[in-house]
Amino acid sequence: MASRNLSRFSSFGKKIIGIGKNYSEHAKEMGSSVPSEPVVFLKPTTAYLTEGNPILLPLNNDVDHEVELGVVIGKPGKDISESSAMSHVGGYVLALDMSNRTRQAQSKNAGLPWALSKGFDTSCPVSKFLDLSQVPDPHSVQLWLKVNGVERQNGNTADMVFKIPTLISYLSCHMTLEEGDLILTGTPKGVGPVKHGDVVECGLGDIVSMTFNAEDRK
Ligand SMILES: O=C(O)/C=C/C(=O)CC(=O)C(=O)O
Ligand SMILES: [Mg+2]
Repeated sequence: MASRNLSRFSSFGKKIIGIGKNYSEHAKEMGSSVPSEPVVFLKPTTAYLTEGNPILLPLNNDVDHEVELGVVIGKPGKDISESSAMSHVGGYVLALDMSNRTRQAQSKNAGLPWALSKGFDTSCPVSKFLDLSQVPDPHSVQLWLKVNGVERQNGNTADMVFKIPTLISYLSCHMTLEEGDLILTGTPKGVGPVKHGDVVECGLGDIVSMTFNAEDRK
């Protein structure tokens, strides 16, 4: 399973909490409005994938890339205030929120949860763990992504609708945040399809980059 590859990390690997529509230009390209409170979904730990392993595309083969800043919780908490929220951050990762669009559109139209479109195996490729000193200002880093060498996404975390303290405070009012939890903070505009044989390369400024091959699952 994908999650087995995480054994070399001790810093994260617990629940994955996704935030949707957190960049207004991305909400617009999806035909959605900008939410008035964070849109939240979950991915199982079997979604984690580390470099050297392929993204396995689900059978309907309609998967989009979404490059995102991942926030790793370092100190557990519940009902965390915005003013103390950043003290709960233990580090960061670069992450991909691979999304099965046909299934997601079906769920959206039917008012149903996004679990299957967001939570398939290998749907959360992650970089190595970045400690706090490597990302001194998480609200001012460039997120970029190329497919087969062609740029698809290039945005800045300054454009998040809900900033990290707001996300941590909001989430912790609904679910206890545990050490090792990962919050995917949303994607900038430019999402698009990934097909069998594609090479996906993405980065967080020049702090870290990662590359994954995509393959149809058997
Ligand atoms: O349909 C939409 O408006 C948004 C779809 C998403 O997949 C949301 C995200 O995961 C994101 O914005 O990062
Ligand atoms: Mg996303």
